[in-house]
Amino acid sequence: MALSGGHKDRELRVHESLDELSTDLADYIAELSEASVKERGVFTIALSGGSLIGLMGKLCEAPYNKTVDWAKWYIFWADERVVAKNHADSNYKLAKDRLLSKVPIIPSHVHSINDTVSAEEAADDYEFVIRQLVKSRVISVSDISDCPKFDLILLGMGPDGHVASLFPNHSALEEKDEWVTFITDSPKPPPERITFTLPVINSASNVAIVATGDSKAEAVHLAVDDVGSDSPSVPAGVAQPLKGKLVWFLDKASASKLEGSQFSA
Ligand SMILES: O=C(O)[C@H](O)[C@@H](O)[C@H](O)[C@H](O)COP(=O)(O)O
Repeated sequence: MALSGGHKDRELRVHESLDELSTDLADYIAELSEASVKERGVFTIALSGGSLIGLMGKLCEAPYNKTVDWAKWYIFWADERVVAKNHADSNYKLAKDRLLSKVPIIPSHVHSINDTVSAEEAADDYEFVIRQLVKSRVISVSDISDCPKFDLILLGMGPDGHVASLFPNHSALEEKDEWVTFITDSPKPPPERITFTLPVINSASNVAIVATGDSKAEAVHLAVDDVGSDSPSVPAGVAQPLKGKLVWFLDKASASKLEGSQFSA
């Protein structure tokens, strides 16, 4: 790792290469899984789409494929496109093809969205599923809100600074009551999506944001550096668990505009 820094509950991990980043990401996820299984007997993890899934690929290889307690994993999506599960745009399909089909996860622990209904109904259905699992204590409850407390929420970040399907200046960012909301006007296609809301993201025990490449450098800077405004200007900047820990996984390119970074252009 080229650089690792941060304060109490936020850590920046800047990597020399994508290979190094993916090894560190696999180590990080495996360690959190082990700790959660030890403490609670399960590991609840929410995925997103994009390059994140490919960067998790080392989990399918030795030693992780044998050492991780896959039967204890419960899988969710922090956001999903409202398309059929076999559609090329489906985040579920991406994760299934690249990750979930390669490790012994229990199929009934994989909680994908209902893709046969409208975005609004899919969001409601997904929140209902999560509520049932909170009731049965598979998912913990936050002690500072009534929100679910996922063991880990993994997020990618777009060049515009969006995380999950929370896009800049979109009203979904303001949603405070629902756990899962929907949008029908995503600026990035496809337009219809469901997404965890900020209160849910910020109630997690751990949140990781994985952002690589030059195109993310400006948004990383706006989200991470104190840019002199009271409110962060990109959604990624407000993803900060209140009692949990945030880790940024970056490469040299995405970290290049960070203030004080040795990688600054
Ligand atoms: O639903 C989506 O459109 C994607 O899941 C999206 O939110 C993705 O996570 C980011 O855009 C980062 O994607 P990359 O890592 O591929 O750039």
